[in-house]
Amino acid sequence: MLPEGRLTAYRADPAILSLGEDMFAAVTPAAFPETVIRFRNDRAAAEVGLDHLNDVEWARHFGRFEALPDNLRVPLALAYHGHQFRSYNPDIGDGRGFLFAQLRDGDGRLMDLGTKGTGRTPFSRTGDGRLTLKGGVREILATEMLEALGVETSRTFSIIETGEALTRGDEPSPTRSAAMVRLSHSHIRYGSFQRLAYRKDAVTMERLTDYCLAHLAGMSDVPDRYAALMDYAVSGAARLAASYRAAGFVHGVLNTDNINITGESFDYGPWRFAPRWDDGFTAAYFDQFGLYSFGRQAEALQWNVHQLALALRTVAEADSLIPALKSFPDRYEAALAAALLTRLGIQAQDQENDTRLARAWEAALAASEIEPDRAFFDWRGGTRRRDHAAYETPAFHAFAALATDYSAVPGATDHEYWSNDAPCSMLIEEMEALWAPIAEDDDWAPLESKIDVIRRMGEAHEGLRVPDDQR
Ligand SMILES: Nc1ncnc2c1ncn2[C@@H]1O[C@H](COP(=O)(O)OP(=O)(O)OP(=O)(O)O)[C@@H](O)[C@H]1O
Repeated sequence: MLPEGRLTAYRADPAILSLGEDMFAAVTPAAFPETVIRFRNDRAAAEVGLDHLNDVEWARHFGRFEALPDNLRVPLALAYHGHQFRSYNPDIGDGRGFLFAQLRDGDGRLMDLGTKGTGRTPFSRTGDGRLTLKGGVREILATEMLEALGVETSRTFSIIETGEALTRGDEPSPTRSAAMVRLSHSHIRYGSFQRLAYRKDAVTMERLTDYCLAHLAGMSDVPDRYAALMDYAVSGAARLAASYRAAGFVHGVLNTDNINITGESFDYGPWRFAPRWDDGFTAAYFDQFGLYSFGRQAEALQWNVHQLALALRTVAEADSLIPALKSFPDRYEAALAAALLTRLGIQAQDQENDTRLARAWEAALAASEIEPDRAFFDWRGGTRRRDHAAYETPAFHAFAALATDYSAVPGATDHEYWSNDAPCSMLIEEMEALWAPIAEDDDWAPLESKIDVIRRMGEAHEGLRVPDDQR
């Protein structure tokens, strides 16, 4: 029998074409000197019926971009604008990537295969259209970790080394190049709507709204399409902010062009996992004011949904949009309590008590110097399972006292992972230690074994996703 969600054959569905040519530009992929497969995600490929491709076919499609059967005949660079660190930028769009193909997954969801590092496009400005190999490896590690921790994320589908020498300010240069393909539940960004508002294009805005409702939100015949879209976007954004926090993850660049209308996380540039539960912790060296710090990610997402609402005002009355906007804080709080309790393997009860317990947990973490993955690992099931001096604090005792009214999720610690000495984590030093053997000796074995460990952690956390009723 096939594993759940797996497809025997792939189902092409280039639905994007219904949006009309004003939303994208046809582009020619770069012709690379070489295409060496460094990572193929057969688990993700199985979900969309593409795991049968042999390596030659894989490189042809995901390194040379020969079209998949019945799919987009030419790659399309998507057009969008965005607020970057709160300044509006009308000069962006896919500058080093494109939409390569669209297809349905085993659950019938519309999925995109989009690229990064595949050549210049009309939106490249002064950029070279390329991605560094290290940037590609960082995308693998972020997506694998987040998937394992229950965050809805794009999947890194393929990394192919392309044999070019790149110059970058933030990496020792020359540095190696890669073409990445990611599998995601759409590439419709808040900035896609902002661009249409900027151009006062009500007709395409209406069409894009209907596309999102039909293909992404699974809604048809709604009484007020803009209210429905706003509600869908706000629930996704609140869930995203909550799941980042519960994972201890700092995305680093929560600009409106990096927020998917589905709330699925994507675009892993300067991300980091927080080494402490420290709200001031910042990932990007260029985020001098901490706009996207660990403690301000929910605020950033809320600011972004406001920008989406402002864009939708081109076609919608404010009254249609306000109720959803106002619901963000409550939805965030509920999603955060649910995500924290799930990661702790504690059975949720009612929202008021769950929120109190979640706050006690955060207060204990924040008052300590403990590494968050370690603390979640040790307190799985709600009771402390390992000795650690950091847990001898009033705040952890207060949490433990509240947790006695709760029970562990059945099977919370059954997986062999929970008997390990240490949790699987991905702090910056660990990421660098995985990159070093690749850079120095072209040794990919440590990365490959780490991916196995991360996937085993994912099995151990099965069921981590915030339930649908929190959406
Ligand atoms: N080397 C480059 N060449 C051309 N354009 C680039 C390059 N690097 C970034 N850009 C463009 O600058 C903008 C902001 O970049 P950002 O890093 O947020 O996106 P990205 O990582 O390239 O792509 P995505 O958001 O799809 O993950 C995008 O429009 C992107 O296409």
